[in-house]
Order: sequence, then C-alpha cells, then structure tokens
Amino acid sequence: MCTGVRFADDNGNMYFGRNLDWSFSYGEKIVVTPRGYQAPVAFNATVADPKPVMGVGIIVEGMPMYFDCANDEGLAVAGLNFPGYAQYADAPVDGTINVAAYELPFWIARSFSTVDEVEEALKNVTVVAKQVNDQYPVSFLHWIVGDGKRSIVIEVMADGIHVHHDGVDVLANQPTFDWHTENLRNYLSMDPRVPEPVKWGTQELSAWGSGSGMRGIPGDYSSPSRFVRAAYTNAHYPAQQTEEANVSRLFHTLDSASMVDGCALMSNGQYEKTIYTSGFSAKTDTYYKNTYEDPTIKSYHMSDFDLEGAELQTAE
Ligand SMILES: C[C@H](CCC(=O)NCCS(=O)(=O)O)[C@H]1CC[C@H]2[C@@H]3[C@H](O)C[C@@H]4C[C@H](O)CC[C@]4(C)[C@H]3C[C@H](O)[C@]12C
Repeated sequence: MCTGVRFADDNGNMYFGRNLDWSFSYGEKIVVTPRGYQAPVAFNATVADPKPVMGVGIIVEGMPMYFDCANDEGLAVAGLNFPGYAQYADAPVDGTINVAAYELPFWIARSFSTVDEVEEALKNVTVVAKQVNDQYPVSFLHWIVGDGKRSIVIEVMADGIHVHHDGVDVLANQPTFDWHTENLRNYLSMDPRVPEPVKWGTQELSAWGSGSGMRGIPGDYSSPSRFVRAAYTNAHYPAQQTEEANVSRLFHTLDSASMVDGCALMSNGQYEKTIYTSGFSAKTDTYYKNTYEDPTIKSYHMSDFDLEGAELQTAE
C-alpha cells in the first residue's frame, strides 16, 4: 500500500510526500533530470520548454522512471497502485498527446508549473499501456498532483480519464477517489477534543483522556483505513512556520499511515512495509527521503545538482 499527502504553509509553500509500501525495493534513488537532458519519448509527448525534475525513481534505458517527483516551480506528482480500476489505452490515439503510463509523472513535472495547467492539459491526453521494456510490466497506478494551492487525483479507467479535486490532499490505493471521499462521511464525528461526560441511564460516563474523540479512526493498513487516517491527520495538524517543522509535519503525517514489517502479507508471500518515505519542499526546492532500514531523513537540495546540463544525476 502507499499513501500520499500534500499541504501548504501560510505563505503558500507546498510540502508533498508519499510512503512507498511494497515488499521489496527496485533499487530506486534520487534522480535529477536537468533541463538539457534528452529523455527518450514513447510517443509524441515531447516537451518544448522542459523544467528540471527531481524525485525518486530508477533509470531504464535512459528513461528516468519516477515513482514520485517535483520541479523547480513547485509542482509535484506521485504514483500509487490502483489495481483492478486503472485501465489505459492499448494504443496511442491520433490527435491527442500520448503518454506511456510510466512517463506520466515525468511528463507532468517536466511540462507544467501548476495543477490548473495539468488539469487543462489532461483534456487531450491518452495514457497508453506501453511497457518500457520486457523486464518491467505496465504498472496500474493513479496519481496525486500538487502545487502551492491544491491537489488533484488522476484516475485512468475504462470510461476515460477522471480528474478529481482533492479536498483533503491525500491519496491511498484502491478503490476510487470518489469512494474514499464518500467513506470519509463515516468519520465526520471524529474530533481532537476530549468528549464531554455523558449520562446513560444513571451511569455517568467520561472519556479516558486525550485521543478519545478519535476513537473510530481505523488503525489497520488497508487502503481505505490509511486514507481516513492520513486525511484526519493532515486536516488537523496545526500550521507550522519553519522548514524543519513542516518537514517534521510531513514525515509524521505519513508515518501515521506507514506499514510495519510482519503485519500485512502480500500475495507473493512477503510482508509489505514502508520501503521509503519521501517528500518535497517547494519552499527550499529540497527532496527529503528516509528508508525502512534507516529512518534518518536525508535532504537533497536541487541547487546542489546541475539543473541546466544534459546528464542525468543520481544520489543515494
Ligand atoms: C509498487 C509501487 C506502488 C506501491 C503501492 O502503491 N503499493 C500498494 C500495494 S497494493 O497494490 O495496494 O496492495 C509502484 C509506484 C511506482 C511504480 C514504478 C513506476 O511506475 C516506474 C516503473 C514503471 C514500469 O511499468 C514498472 C516498473 C516501475 C519501476 C514501477 C514499479 C512499481 O509498480 C512502482 C514502484
């Protein structure tokens, strides 16, 4: 399972991050694609004025395959599994911008500055089920895209591309975003305050203490439960002022939905856990990342890389 979140500070600086929950690592690293890099294009989704992109991913045959990424203008994207619902086109469609599913995060961060621009462009996009090569099958994902103002969720299904405004700035896995939003209505009485004492018959009842108003927030790792938990935390976390406090907010919010080894088996017989957590600060153009094995949060400043050149760069 995976969870993504976005929020902004009082000055409109976005913080955006995700947990990558899986049973193994793909050897992903921090990958920086400078403006001048000529990325191979699957179909016709060339970018006239490319932006430098930084994120977490792998490089396959010269293609930066981002799991999540951001650009220097403060737009970020993350892909999360959406099996059983995602359905891409079998072949490119004339008259549209054809983007292979594996290209989508990169194409978005390479091309656009705002969520509004992305939403507009998606009206003429076909997402195509093309493999990058025989080694990697097509991944069936949905995506959260955020900027300083808001986020959207992109779901490509049998009946076309659905773009949802994401009012809680959270995404998990299946089922659809619509369903997750509707499900939140089950939890609208959840509240950070301690409930007032009540009387049932002659029995006085009072709360055990703080946290009692949250009783009912699901604690398991299923996708609907992680969505609810991350949405509650994201909605109630007090606004922070500094970079350090906002990065702490991001990682603690994601931690509230993270997966611990041994609790949830996958169909391959291995346990699923939070392989890494990553996040982007649009205030300082910095990527942050830690892993299950090493919870120390490492930081990668865009300005420490060559953003204008023609060579891909990686960092551990
Ligand atoms: C496994 C990752 C999603 C994690 C997740 O959502 N887990 C939920 C588990 S569950 O189903 O809901 O149970 C996804 C996110 C991004 C994906 C990768 C990126 O899309 C980039 C390439 C795309 C290629 O088609 C496949 C390899 C790959 C390198 C993908 C492997 C894998 O599918 C990744 C790493």
